[in-house]
Amino acid sequence: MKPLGLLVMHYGTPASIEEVLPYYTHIRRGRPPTPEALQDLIDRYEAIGGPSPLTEISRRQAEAILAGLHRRGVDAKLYVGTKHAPPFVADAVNQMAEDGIDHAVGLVLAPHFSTFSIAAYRNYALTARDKVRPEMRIDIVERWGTLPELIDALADRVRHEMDGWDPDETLVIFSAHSLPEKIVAAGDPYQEELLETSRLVAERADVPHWTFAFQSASNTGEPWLGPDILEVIEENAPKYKNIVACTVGFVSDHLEVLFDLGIEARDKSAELGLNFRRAATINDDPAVMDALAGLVSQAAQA
Ligand SMILES: CC1=C(CCC(=O)O)c2cc3nc(cc4[nH]c(cc5[nH]c(cc1n2)c(C)c5CCC(=O)O)c(CCC(=O)O)c4C)C(CCC(=O)O)=C3C
Ligand SMILES: [Fe+2]
Repeated sequence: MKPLGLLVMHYGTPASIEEVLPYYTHIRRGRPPTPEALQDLIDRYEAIGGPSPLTEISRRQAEAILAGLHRRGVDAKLYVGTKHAPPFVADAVNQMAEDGIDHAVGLVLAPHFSTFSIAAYRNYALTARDKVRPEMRIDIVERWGTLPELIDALADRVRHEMDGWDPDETLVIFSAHSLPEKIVAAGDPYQEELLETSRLVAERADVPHWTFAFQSASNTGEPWLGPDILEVIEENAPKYKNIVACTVGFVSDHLEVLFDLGIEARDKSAELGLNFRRAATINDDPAVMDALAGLVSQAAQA
């Protein structure tokens, strides 16, 4: 029997500053960015100390999920592929085909379903499969935003940051990557799933004042989902002394977490005289990684 293919997928990040141009061009579906937009992105990577740790953290997460499968007695082999930087999802699928894998489970390192996120990863994986090994079965875990271990881990992190702060003077802002507003009219569940995760974490952590905001919207000329976290901080500044930012949409320390929250949201809060803390990211939290292994193993048996 061939091992189960464990196909772990994530957004991908440039391996070096030189790789930012091909990466950004890939994100823009082959259209190179303007020199100003490119420089702006390079500046953001430099502000977080160079290339993002996303690749390394995703690798650690994937290894931990693989170990969780082994603990469950599942014979599995790990393949990692990304959306926008080599090795791509298609490269990982091609490798599985070359290795003669008959059955794989795909897991995206992002908890909420959207046509722009999970569905896009699924399309990359299945399109590649159809080309190279149509008989290979690939089951995709489509969402995991209400996984109890995820809710507990986020609630612990929020509670930790609230330590010493009066809950009545503190606003917890949950956040996730914005997407073009048109997805809502198309019936995309993304926004509702994000709110559900936020509500569960707030309940679990017993947070009296919380809200949800989007972050990291691109400037593409069309409207993106809001409100933006910086606006939310500004609007709430007169009512609170403290802000805790907790991303529910991102699960590793990468550019959008380290820059958009760790620098931009922090600086905006300071400017308005607010104390600011960022809840730690999930990264390779052992309980969450083990629960993900459980989901993969269930998906394999379904
Ligand atoms: C839904 C979603 C997630 C979460 C789900 C998932 O994780 O899949 C996510 C994650 C991430 N997005 C990331 C980086 C970027 N995303 C961009 C641009 C865009 N993201 C989009 C969507 C998402 N993105 C979209 C619709 C665009 C516009 C494309 C267009 O133009 O049509 C741009 C371009 C410049 C800019 O707009 O800032 C960058 C640099 C990084 C890696 C950071 C690092 O390197 O550490 C991560 C984890
Ligand atoms: Fe993005």
